[in-house]
Amino acid sequence: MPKVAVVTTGGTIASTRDGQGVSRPVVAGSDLLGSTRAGTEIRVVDVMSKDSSSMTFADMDRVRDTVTSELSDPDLDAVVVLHGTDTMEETAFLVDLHHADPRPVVFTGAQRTFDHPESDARANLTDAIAAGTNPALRGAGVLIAFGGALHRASGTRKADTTSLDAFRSVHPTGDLLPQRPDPLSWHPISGTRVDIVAAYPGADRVQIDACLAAGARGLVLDGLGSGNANPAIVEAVRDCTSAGIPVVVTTRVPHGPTSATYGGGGGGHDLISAGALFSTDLRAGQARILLAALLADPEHTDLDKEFDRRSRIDPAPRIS
Ligand SMILES: NC(=O)C[C@H](N)C(=O)O
Repeated sequence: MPKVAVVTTGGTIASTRDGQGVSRPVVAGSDLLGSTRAGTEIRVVDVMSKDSSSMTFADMDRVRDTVTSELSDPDLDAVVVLHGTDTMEETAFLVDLHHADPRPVVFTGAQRTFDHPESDARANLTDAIAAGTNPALRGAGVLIAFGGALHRASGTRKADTTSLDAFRSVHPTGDLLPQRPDPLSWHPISGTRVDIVAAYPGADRVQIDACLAAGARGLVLDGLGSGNANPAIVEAVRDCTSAGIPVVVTTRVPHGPTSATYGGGGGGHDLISAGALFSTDLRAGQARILLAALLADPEHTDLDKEFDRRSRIDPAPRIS
């Protein structure tokens, strides 16, 4: 019989609503599992009970540590992580960056609370366990099973606040078994401050300066269009990079890669000239996780090259 560890962290999948319709994560892992146990040996590991919007880097480190410790059981076939959807893409990507085991780790959650009469909780959980125990998915890394779809963690993000099919991958038709980059060596990211600042019409450098004053070790600039800002932001970015604080440029646009093609003082080309890096495919949430993971390694050499390589999501065909 396949054996799966189900790690619970909270989220809507573990929530019920009170009389006012307010959702809170209060359902224990064993209650969540219910009859899903049929045909699979399940070990429930309750780690925390949080709405994922309140998760910190320390919480994400803890989830990663739990997954790794569960995988030390050689009889285990997979780990399923139940997680809120708001920041699932961050935690799943953190685990994926460091995942050095052929056994799949599958994240899932729900859009409707566990006590909702038409909750998606059970179906998503069943799909996640099925994906984890599917031998064809060995080597696929960390996956997100949600709303009947299966996504690679890298390059996937929540794209709909309410739809049951909430997640979208950067390469929707990409294969689940691409050439995965080699795993990073593990260094907890808690304590490595990386902030996200937004570019918008008329934005000045106030946010960037505040982040630096707060001790940011790196910044993610959520740019406009293909990765553009304005001259005031470019000047602030130059000050950051001159001070050894890397700045990664991504975009608020949902689809398409970034490109540093615009000049004019505030464009992507100017940001590159000011020392910024470009996040090709990763949007702000996952770009922040990657930057924090690289900075957390005290020996991080070649950060620019590593960031560039790992922010490109490989749509390559199946390799096995
Ligand atoms: N659907 C959800 O899980 C949303 C919830 N706020 C969470 O991320 O924990």
